[in-house]
Amino acid sequence: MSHPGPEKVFPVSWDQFHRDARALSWRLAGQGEWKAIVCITRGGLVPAAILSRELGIRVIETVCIASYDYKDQGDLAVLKHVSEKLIAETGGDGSGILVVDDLVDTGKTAQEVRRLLPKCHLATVYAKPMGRPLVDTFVTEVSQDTWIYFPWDMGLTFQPPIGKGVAG
Ligand SMILES: O=P(O)(O)OC[C@H]1O[C@H](OP(=O)(O)OP(=O)(O)O)[C@H](O)[C@@H]1O
Ligand SMILES: Nc1nc2[nH]cnc2c(=O)[nH]1
Ligand SMILES: [Mg+2]
Repeated sequence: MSHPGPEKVFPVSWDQFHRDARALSWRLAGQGEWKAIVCITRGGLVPAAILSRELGIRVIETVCIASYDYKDQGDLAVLKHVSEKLIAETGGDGSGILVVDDLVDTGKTAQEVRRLLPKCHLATVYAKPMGRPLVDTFVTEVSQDTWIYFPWDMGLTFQPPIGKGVAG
């Protein structure tokens, strides 16, 4: 499904992402004792690295889920599950597991994770209103018609001088 326009954009720099992921760590610190982080690839990989460092959690697992091709949402595919060993070691229902993603949008990915790990703690850096109720902890809410550009999806490009674009 293409996101309907007019669309706002929210570009995030590496600095800002690092600050926001640290802010997420502050919110999570003291909320629980997690035995492992499960990151939802690929977007959850970078925040998981930052949370791992800040919270001292050294066991990192992945659940590999894909649903978007650039901005088009397709069928959700679980490409790799969380290891059965980790699930068994943490009570079988996800309790004791901190699941991390970069953002929640429609909530479809989060719903699938809740189905797999019903009692996990789900944390994202950014949240849009549709997915927000499915997340336990997040940092910044953006409107549903905003597209977030992450630093790993962007590069430095030349900007024409502002005056050149003004009529005259
Ligand atoms: O709430 P939803 O509507 O499900 O959207 C959120 C998901 O979409 C993006 O992943 P994507 O499927 O693009 O894969 P990627 O992480 O590999 O880029 C993002 O990283 C979240 O995991
Ligand atoms: N980069 C990016 N991926 C997404 N997947 C679902 N919503 C978004 C978004 O706003 N930005
Ligand atoms: Mg993702």
